[in-house]
Amino acid sequence: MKQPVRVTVTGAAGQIGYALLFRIASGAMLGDDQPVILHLLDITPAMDALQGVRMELEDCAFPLLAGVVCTDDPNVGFKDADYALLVGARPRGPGMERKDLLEANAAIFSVQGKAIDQNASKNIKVLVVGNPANTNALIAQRNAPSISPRNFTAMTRLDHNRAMTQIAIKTGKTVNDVTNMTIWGNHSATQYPDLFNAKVSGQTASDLVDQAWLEGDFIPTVQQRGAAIIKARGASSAASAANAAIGHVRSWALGTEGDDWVSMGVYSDGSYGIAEGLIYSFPCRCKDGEWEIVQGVEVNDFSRAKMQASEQELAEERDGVKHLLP
Ligand SMILES: NC(=O)c1ccc[n+]([C@@H]2O[C@H](COP(=O)([O-])OP(=O)(O)OC[C@H]3O[C@@H](n4cnc5c(N)ncnc54)[C@H](O)[C@@H]3O)[C@@H](O)[C@H]2O)c1
Repeated sequence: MKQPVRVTVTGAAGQIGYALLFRIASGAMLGDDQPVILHLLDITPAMDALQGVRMELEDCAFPLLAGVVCTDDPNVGFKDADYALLVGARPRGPGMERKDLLEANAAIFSVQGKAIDQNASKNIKVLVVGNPANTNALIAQRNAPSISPRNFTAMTRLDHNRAMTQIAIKTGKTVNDVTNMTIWGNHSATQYPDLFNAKVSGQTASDLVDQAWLEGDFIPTVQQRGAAIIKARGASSAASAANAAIGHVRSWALGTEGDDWVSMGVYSDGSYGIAEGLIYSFPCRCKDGEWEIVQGVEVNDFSRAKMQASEQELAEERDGVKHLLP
């Protein structure tokens, strides 16, 4: 048996946390030979609820669960952490402007970035799920100067999975037939799901559908899926978000399949003309615990315009919290 690794989950008492922790403890994220010690971080008023989650984790008697730490102190939460899933975030309240939301979250993610910098393993792999995920990841990263910026990522895997299923349904296939899907940009309504490079049973997906469906149906459905779920369920997506977080970290830690790739919000190195330093979703392949941006993916004029619109939004988000960035 391997040595246990420490996995910090913030917002652990929330609804995504409840759908996530049991799967991490079962081995779904890091493999069925990797014991984990879970560090559950939430705010002080959530500590009672968190104890309930701990009791349920204990009651599962997971063979891979080597310990559970519950805390409201980020320094304890990130102590020696090898992985961190930053799920807890401030939701948009009534009358709250986008700018207020960005600032409220900037406060949370700068504290957590500093705590990661001071306490976590220098090789920690961080996934930000809490929204606005890309900019929250940027803030955490900038507050952790002793850790490589490559170790901070944001989640667009849920959008990626949504796009795979939509094209599979449209073409009468299953997700097993879909490869090379890419979500470009921000995890927001400006994200761009790319069918010009995606493949269905080896055929280019955009050749199998008409442009009207691609533009008028597919792209808005993927972009607006989160809102559609809130409307239908009266609560935001939780199980599918947790599933995507498991998939993101699993791909990163254990590798992507063959020639296929996944979508990850990662530190831009200027690939595809995207401003360096933004946390932008690109097609990524992973091997030996490292991701790389897939190069040479074809970008036509239609794609370019959509990729730039999302880049522009991310630059505006970054500029909106500039005064809080070190
Ligand atoms: N990237 C994506 O694809 C995606 C998908 C779905 C949801 N989300 C986002 O994930 C986040 C969590 O969603 P949820 O449904 O679990 O929300 P939730 O409200 O059920 O839970 C959030 C939890 O975070 C905690 N929290 C708040 N501030 C904290 C802090 N400073 N430190 C630690 N914990 C803190 C809260 O106490 C709560 O327990 C939201 O921001 C949501 O928008 C992202």
